[in-house]
Amino acid sequence: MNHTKKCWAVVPAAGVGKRMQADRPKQYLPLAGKTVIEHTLARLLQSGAFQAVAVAISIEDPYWPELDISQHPNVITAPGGKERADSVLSALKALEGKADENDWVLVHDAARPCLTTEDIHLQIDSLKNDTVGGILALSSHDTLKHVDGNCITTTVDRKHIWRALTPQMFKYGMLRDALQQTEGNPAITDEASALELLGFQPKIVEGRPDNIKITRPEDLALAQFYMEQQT
Ligand SMILES: Nc1ccn([C@@H]2O[C@H](COP(=O)(O)OP(=O)(O)OP(=O)(O)O)[C@@H](O)[C@H]2O)c(=O)n1
Ligand SMILES: C[C@](O)(CO)[C@H](O)COP(=O)(O)O
Repeated sequence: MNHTKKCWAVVPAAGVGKRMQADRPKQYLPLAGKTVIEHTLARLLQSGAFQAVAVAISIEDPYWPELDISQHPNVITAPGGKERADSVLSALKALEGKADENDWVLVHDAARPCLTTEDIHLQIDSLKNDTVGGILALSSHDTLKHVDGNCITTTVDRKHIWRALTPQMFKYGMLRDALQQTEGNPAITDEASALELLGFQPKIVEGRPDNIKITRPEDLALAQFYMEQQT
């Protein structure tokens, strides 16, 4: 029996980036001399932490085959799905026969290009002996309000509210089964929510605040700034 758990990366990269209002999906926008996705994949591959990276790409994506990294020997391409969770499940299925049930999988958004090797190894070292796994997350430095419409209903205790980042690190078999059992549930916007729905309590590991998700137009300049600060 293989007692040494390996680590695999899964990158959902099949979104259209509606909120970015760009002429192409945001993972293909230019950033610091490369595309967003090339930065993200380079960060994962250069960390040395992963056996391979399975990337979910939309079947209608004309950009991916143009990138040299699409031919990288440690990059496996899988067809994207309707929702992010479907894309992640598709990429997990592409690792069938390669990943063992208890290997770790770190799921990381293509739209988060500022991830550091430091945070990858912090997460793996923090969770490698855990029974469930967990996510990188950020605490809030602001007062938090619960709002209904545009009215405040209450002030929320900020120590109980954290912002989920990626990577999200779970065991291959457990994550695959959780996503299969919750398939089609619109509440599943990250991997942890699928595990939570099945009664598990994923851990959090405080990550770096520069691990932003490029979501709206103004995020691209912020990502560029953070990348310049990281070099
Ligand atoms: N069906 C989908 C939807 C999203 N994603 C990926 O999931 C990550 C995080 O999702 P999000 O920021 O919501 O990306 P989009 O869905 O592209 O953005 P939008 O909601 O603005 O369209 C992105 O890397 C995106 O490419 C995916 O692989 N498959
Ligand atoms: C998974 C995620 O990055 C955690 O914050 C996020 O939920 C994905 O982006 P979306 O806007 O929710 O699709």
